[in-house]
Amino acid sequence: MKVYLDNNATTIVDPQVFAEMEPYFVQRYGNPNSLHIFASDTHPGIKAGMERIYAGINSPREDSVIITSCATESNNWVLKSIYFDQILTGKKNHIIVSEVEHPSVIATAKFIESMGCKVTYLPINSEGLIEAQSVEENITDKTALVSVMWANNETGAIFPVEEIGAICKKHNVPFHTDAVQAIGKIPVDVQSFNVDYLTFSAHKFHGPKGVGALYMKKGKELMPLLHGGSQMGGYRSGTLNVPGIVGMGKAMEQAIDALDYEMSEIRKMRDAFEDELLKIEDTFVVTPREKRTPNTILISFRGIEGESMLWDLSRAGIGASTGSACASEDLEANSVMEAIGAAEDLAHTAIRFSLSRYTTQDELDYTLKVVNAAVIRLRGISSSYAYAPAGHESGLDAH
Ligand SMILES: Cc1ncc(COP(=O)(O)O)c(CN[C@@H](CS)C(=O)O)c1O
Repeated sequence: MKVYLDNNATTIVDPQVFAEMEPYFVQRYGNPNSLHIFASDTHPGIKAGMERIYAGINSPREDSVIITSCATESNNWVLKSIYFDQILTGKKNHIIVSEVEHPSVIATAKFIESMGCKVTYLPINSEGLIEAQSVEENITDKTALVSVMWANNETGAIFPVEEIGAICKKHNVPFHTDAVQAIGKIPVDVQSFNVDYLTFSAHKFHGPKGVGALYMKKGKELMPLLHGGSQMGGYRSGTLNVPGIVGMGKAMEQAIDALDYEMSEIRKMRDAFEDELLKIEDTFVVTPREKRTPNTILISFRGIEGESMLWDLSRAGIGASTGSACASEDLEANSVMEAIGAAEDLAHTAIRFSLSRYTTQDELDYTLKVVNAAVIRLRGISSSYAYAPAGHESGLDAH
């Protein structure tokens, strides 16, 4: 049996998405900017795709949705554009990000920090959450941007985007939110909260890899980073990824259609699976489930190195992760567990299970059996693990 439970890393392309994309590889393959029938054959697909993307985030047509290659590019673009336009010119000198943003935000913040920008890294609390008030406490009249993700990719923690958006509006500071882990999991509506920039990737909600987007509210600034043929209204040059736009549009439409299922049935399956996992001794989940996206569990198994657990799971045909895929290669502790101050022997033992609408109960039942066997085997050979006496201080409260 093969079980895929790493959907926060990437997802399977929905068959209907693939079917809609295929003609734009082999029949309607013209360059949309050419002046002939092969180009105009692509235009209806592009238009429909863009319409679906706008509708998926409830964006008014007067705002901009710019197609990029992925969320990493989109996140880099927002921060570097602010740097060029506001920091380099001396108008402002500071940005605010959370300390648990995706590396594409953190690394970019550190890059512009090395170029002279002041950066505040907002701490998370013991539940892995950002407190909106910490944003207001750090905003100054020189703050050029606040960038806080809608939902965290490792814990699933949902951050207070509405409150942060209101604080940014009050102080007239642009607000960017990385919505990669929110779209398709919880409602994302750019008109309900004060969001100026929003970024996402298609491959997180059953669309293709290699295509993402950057939403920008009308009246906001964005400095082009790619110059050339002036596609995307001059914001991002380069021949349009027609199959990608078509695929992301269809995936977005399906994600919205499946949102109720995700937020009810997937949540129920996740909660029941988590309840069973927490019956295993010395296990800990950081963020309370009502404050998380419905598909994610980050759970620590004291005494078991995360990579060892992954190995046992993978041998049984199960795909999970120790946190974000980007950080999976190293044996470092889970960054979010470290950020909440988890004890050392917990920070290295986190496993992330992330479900999707394709996950079945049989798959979770099978996974639970494999996890139980792995815990017994790995704790049995652990030189450091001894079943803790009752009341042992864990550094985390079992949820
Ligand atoms: C919140 C968030 N923001 C940006 C990205 C980057 O998406 P790309 O399409 O790969 O550029 C990701 C991708 N997180 C994967 C791979 S590191 C994970 O395993 O958690 C993300 O979760």
